[in-house]
Amino acid sequence: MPKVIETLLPGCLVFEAFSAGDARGSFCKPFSSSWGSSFGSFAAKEFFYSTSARGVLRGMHLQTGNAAHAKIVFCIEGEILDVVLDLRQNAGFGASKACRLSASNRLAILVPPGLAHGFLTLSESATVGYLVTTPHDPTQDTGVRWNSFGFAWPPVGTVSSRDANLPELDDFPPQPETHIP
Ligand SMILES: Cc1cn([C@H]2C[C@H](O)[C@@H](COP(=O)(O)OP(=O)(O)O[C@H]3O[C@H](C)C(=O)[C@H](O)[C@H]3O)O2)c(=O)[nH]c1=O
Repeated sequence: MPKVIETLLPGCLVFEAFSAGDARGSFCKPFSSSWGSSFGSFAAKEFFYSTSARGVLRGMHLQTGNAAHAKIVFCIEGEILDVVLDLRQNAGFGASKACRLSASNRLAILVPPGLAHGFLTLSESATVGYLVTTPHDPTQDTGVRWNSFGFAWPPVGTVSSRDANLPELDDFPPQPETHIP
């Protein structure tokens, strides 16, 4: 069972991935279905990863409707400032929190449905891996513009045109609370 370091927002856990090292190098396991109750019924349906240069910001993204999913996010190489934004229809709507994920700290984050997720690349390059609990649905893949919810980002470099044109927080509909599919 991994050690939970911090709860950033309700249901959003930062935890230590299992890791081991020896003369050959290192080994890291950011998820196991044997971890059970702390992680609900996290049944990964897709794995993907991205590589970004320093200053690249990706996000804030989430899938909605019946494609809403939970994510486990971890940094395979480099370091990122990982940010979550609560879009659930509750008192926490609009709350955002951050944590540093890196290949060296081996922290991972469980992002429940209803939270938008994004990150800023802090190292020369960063490779970020994702496990998600529903397949990608481009018709339900949306998000909130990175500079519309009052988060104090460090200096930002490259943002995609899609991300630069995401809706502002004030224009985003609160999401129903759902369990991890
Ligand atoms: C996410 C995804 C994307 N794509 C396609 C769509 C585009 O043609 C291309 C790049 O997609 P996008 O620009 O959305 O990639 P990122 O900006 O890295 O998005 C991710 O980064 C943020 C921080 C997240 O939290 C999300 O999980 C995820 O949206 O891959 C797929 O084919 N399948 C997928 O699951």
